[in-house]
Amino acid sequence: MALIAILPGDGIGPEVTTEARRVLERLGLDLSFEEAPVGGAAYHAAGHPLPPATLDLARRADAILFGAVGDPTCDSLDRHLRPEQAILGLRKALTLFANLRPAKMFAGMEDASALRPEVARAIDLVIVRELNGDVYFGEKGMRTTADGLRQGYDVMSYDEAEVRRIAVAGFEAARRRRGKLCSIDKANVLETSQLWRDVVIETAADYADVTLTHMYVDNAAMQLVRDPGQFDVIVTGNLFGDILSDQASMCVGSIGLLPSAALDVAGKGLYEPIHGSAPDIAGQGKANPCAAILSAAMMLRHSLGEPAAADRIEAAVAAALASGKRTADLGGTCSTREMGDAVLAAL
Ligand SMILES: NC(=O)c1ccc[n+]([C@@H]2O[C@H](COP(=O)([O-])OP(=O)(O)OC[C@H]3O[C@@H](n4cnc5c(N)ncnc54)[C@H](O)[C@@H]3O)[C@@H](O)[C@H]2O)c1
Ligand SMILES: CC(C)[C@H](C(=O)O)[C@@H](O)C(=O)O
Ligand SMILES: [Mg+2]
Repeated sequence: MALIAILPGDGIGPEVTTEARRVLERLGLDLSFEEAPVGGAAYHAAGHPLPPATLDLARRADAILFGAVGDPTCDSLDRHLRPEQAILGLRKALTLFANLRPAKMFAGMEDASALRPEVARAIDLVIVRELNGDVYFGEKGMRTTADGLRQGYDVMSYDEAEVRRIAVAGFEAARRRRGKLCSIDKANVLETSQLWRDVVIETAADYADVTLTHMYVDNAAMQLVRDPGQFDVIVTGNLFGDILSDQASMCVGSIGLLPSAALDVAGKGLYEPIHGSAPDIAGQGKANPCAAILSAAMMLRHSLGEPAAADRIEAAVAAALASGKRTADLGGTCSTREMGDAVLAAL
């Protein structure tokens, strides 16, 4: 029996993971679930956003279903106690370096996109975001300059091994899809990005069947809106991938639609919607649970060896949306529970 760690977290995290769990339970697979607090919820309960018992559960589990962390009441805590440190800590502690963030247009949803329907219709891409390095994990702090000014700093760096393993993840993903990989960097300005580009080009020698291109991140932000259909697989660093994936979500209609997988070399994974705890709508039953439900599907595919069950969930989400069921972010009137019910009904 596979053990699934459920880490609901804060804000809408518990609301959307509840729906994802209901879908998983309905499949009749041999799964067991164990839940633990994380983020602000864990800070308030246990004094730390990632308590040892939660980390231990994450290590023991075969896969992790994560909601979201973030709590405005914690924003002035020391950084190491803030809710966001829980997700960063899990990614680092479990070496979940490869973050797959697929964005695909669901049939009939073009009207929800921020783009023109004929532009939006072509979107079928996956962002492979590096998750263990970059400016996120470099030396950081506050200091005072010689002139007495307060100065904040965060060091950006990648070593070649870190770039190579995410490049491999990108090439492998492209090989399984349409064979196109676009590496996104800022090599015209950043040394970190120059190394990134050099190592991606070196790695390409093992992937003659994949067409590799490079793009600067500012152009990529523009191209993602101008002609997103040009992208198959994007591979990029931690910060650029964070930003571009939120942007890609609105191209397909809502941030409430984008799931993700964070994987280690062995395929162990943490699965979560790309969105956050959405304090502005938390507790109102308004959140779109589709991203969390689709994250559960990714979990079945990537960590649990159940691709048919994953297909079934994805088809059910597509069918529920096609039938007109939509939460408020997509212009509809469904509650989180009603959207979950619609997916269950379509399974
Ligand atoms: N992986 C994570 O846990 C994660 C990811 C992103 C942000 N955060 C945290 O979440 C908190 C809020 O951050 P934010 O407001 O910048 O980003 P957010 O993603 O929480 O919300 C951005 C906007 O999108 C809306 N939204 C998000 N998810 C939605 C859903 N499922 N259905 C409908 N609408 C949805 C929100 O209502 C909000 O208007 C912060 O503390 C941030 O650090 C956590
Ligand atoms: C909450 C935050 C640390 C996180 C990130 O920046 O990676 C979030 O934005 C995400 O996209 O998962
Ligand atoms: Mg983000």
